[in-house]
Amino acid sequence: MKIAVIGTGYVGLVTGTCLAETGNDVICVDIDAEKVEKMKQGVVPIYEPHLDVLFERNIKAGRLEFTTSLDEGLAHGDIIFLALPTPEDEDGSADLSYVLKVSEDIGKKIDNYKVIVDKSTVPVGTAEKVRAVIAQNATTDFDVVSNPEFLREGYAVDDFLKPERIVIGSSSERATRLMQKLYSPFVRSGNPIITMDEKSAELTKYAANSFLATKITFMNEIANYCEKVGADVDKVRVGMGTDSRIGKRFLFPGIGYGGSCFPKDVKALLHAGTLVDYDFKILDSVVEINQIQKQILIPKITAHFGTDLSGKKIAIWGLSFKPETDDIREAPAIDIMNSLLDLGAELTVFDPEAMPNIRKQFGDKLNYANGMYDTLEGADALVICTEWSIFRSPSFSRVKELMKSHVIFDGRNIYQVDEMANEGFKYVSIGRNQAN
Ligand SMILES: NC(=O)c1ccc[n+]([C@@H]2O[C@H](COP(=O)([O-])OP(=O)(O)OC[C@H]3O[C@@H](n4cnc5c(N)ncnc54)[C@H](O)[C@@H]3O)[C@@H](O)[C@H]2O)c1
Ligand SMILES: O=c1ccn([C@@H]2O[C@H](COP(=O)(O)OP(=O)(O)O[C@H]3O[C@H](CO)[C@@H](O)[C@H](O)[C@H]3O)[C@@H](O)[C@H]2O)c(=O)[nH]1
Repeated sequence: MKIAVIGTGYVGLVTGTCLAETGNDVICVDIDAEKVEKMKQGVVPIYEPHLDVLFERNIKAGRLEFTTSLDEGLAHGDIIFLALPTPEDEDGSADLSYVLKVSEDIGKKIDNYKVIVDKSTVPVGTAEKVRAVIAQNATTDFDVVSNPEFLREGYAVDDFLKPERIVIGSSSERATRLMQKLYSPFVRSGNPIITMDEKSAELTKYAANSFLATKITFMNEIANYCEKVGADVDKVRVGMGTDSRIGKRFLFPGIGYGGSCFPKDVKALLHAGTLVDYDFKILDSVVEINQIQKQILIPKITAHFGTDLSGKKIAIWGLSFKPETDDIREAPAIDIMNSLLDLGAELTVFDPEAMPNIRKQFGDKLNYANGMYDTLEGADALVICTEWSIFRSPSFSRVKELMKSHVIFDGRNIYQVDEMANEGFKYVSIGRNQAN
């Protein structure tokens, strides 16, 4: 099939590349000319495991092309995917201006039947708005489909190629059939394509993200309570998670959820509730608790060093909002580093992929190390913000040799408490230390 993907962020890039991988002819449109130029030369603009191989293969095969011209995209595609940003607006709502502006342009330009597929995360009622905006100018038939994307950064290619489910929201049988055909290669394992109306599809996305954010937040509260009473959250987590009604995943406590989705999507649903006089009390608490959780290591650090950290050298391992991505949007490391800098600490940081993005934001406020051990020279403490695999089994003798004092604050619980005691570290983690 002939596909156009408008917007080449995470979602657009992965959608375009994976649809090309199953034999479709794909053209990706982005207004960022520099990015488009790079992509034309075969450079993947983000770090995402396995994407580079598929990207190169499909460009070489002539199935994946890039342009800055919306006209070119619309002339090519029978199915037009919108993978545009829906960032958080000042009041917490989802900013729909990108989606609606492009929809308006689409209405002015299309001259034969097109299916417009919304892959961006958008509030209930957006498909209706998109349809109305296109219809203002369109001289031809078209359909609008809501097709929310559930991929996780770091696993995006696998999530797209082997999705647990695909949700298609549409009131048009013609468009639904076309979408089922397009996605049929991805569900050969038997995972379902779930069809529904547009509004339910739009809400499914917010409900899924808000539920997962709530699950993590609940566990963070249990972890904080564990510390008060001397219980071990790792044991509680396993004890709970083996109940199949609860499930083992997304029960890992830490320094709060971050990323480009959970924070903004929870707030957008909360805001959408207010528009229909519904108060999502649970989501209000989730937002508040997560903000506190992002700073949860700071009182632990000041309890050890005092509130004046001037002259203290602190090493930071992990800057991205989670492993296997260079994305630093809403990363807890940012909140932690800002607080430590405010308290006067000198920070030396390392992340396997996110250093360039952090450097753009922090400039010369930080020291940038070449490797994880380089952060530790003369350090008074190590703070772990992201659980990259390379941090999981370091040479502790080397760590001790380099550090001035042997103190680790672990925001992701990547080491065992008793092992760290045996290695001779003061080790502070989340929800696993004894009550005083
Ligand atoms: N990042 C994820 O993991 C993820 C997963 C599922 C859903 N989503 C949702 O998908 C949407 C896109 O997210 P993202 O992270 O891919 O976005 P992003 O912010 O990383 O990228 C958006 C891209 O759109 C381009 N763009 C902006 N205006 C444009 C225009 N008028 N024409 C063409 N291109 C334009 C930008 O230059 C940028 O390259 C959001 O609604 C997001 O909530 C994201
Ligand atoms: O047990 C857990 C699991 C995750 N997290 C944190 O939660 C955040 C989000 O993690 P994850 O969901 O793995 O990353 P995303 O790539 O943001 O993916 C989420 O957001 C996407 C965008 O909407 C959706 O498509 C995905 O289904 C949804 O998982 C990160 O900060 C993680 O550190 C925890 O603290 N504990």
